[in-house]
Amino acid sequence: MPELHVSDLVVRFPGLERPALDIPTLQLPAGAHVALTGPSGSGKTTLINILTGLDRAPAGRVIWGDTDIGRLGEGARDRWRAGHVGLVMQEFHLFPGLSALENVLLPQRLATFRLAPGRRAEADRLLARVGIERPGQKVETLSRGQMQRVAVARALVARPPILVADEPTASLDADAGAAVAELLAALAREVGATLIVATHDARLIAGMAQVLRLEAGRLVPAGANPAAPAPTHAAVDPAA
Ligand SMILES: Nc1ncnc2c1ncn2[C@@H]1O[C@H](COP(=O)(O)OP(=O)(O)OP(=O)(O)O)[C@@H](O)[C@H]1O
Repeated sequence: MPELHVSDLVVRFPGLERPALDIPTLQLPAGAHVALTGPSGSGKTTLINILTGLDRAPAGRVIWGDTDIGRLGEGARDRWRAGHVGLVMQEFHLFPGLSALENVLLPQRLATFRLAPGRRAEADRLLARVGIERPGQKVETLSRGQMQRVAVARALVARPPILVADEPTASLDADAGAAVAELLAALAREVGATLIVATHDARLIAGMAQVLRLEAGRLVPAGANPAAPAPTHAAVDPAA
């Protein structure tokens, strides 16, 4: 399981006077459970995109384990992400016309053209674990809460060491959101994955051992989360 070391990360966008992100240092141990919070426009999605290698850091270093993902070319970064990161986004990005099971397996099929041994059984197991009782059901007929639970199963089927979610409960009602929040934390714990969740959802924040708060692109101390159910070994050094 990789730990994260970020240093001297600065991201600027044209037309913005101040950097969208300015993070001198950030370290997370492997297996940390972290909520990333902050007002709208504070840089949460920008940071998520860089930590997952969806975007390249223009300045500074982002090192997961032994891999400095900023040094990888786009293709290598895509391959690193496919092997290391499970992503859950606000919109579920499921393919209509395909079943829940087919959706969970689709990224694997697209990446490798055939399924690794055991993937199908793992997909079945995960769908049962997230409470999808009919894996053959077409996704467009599922409730929104069920759709997001399928997306959680899809993010985990390759057993990634890093699980990242961007506002995963924002388009769900309170009960469905609570179910998804609980599943993310429980499943990340079960596989020992590092979990980073960008969210405004107080219930989701309460389930995380650590809270990182961004304000205008800078990390401000938020520290350990007294509302978290079980402490983990997460440690955060925003050095703000
Ligand atoms: N591609 C871009 N070009 C120009 N400015 C951008 C770009 N992407 C983000 N920004 C700006 O960078 C800042 C941070 O945006 P970001 O989306 O990371 O915030 P956020 O904290 O995720 O917000 P929200 O909670 O509303 O989703 C904002 O001022 C945004 O307008």
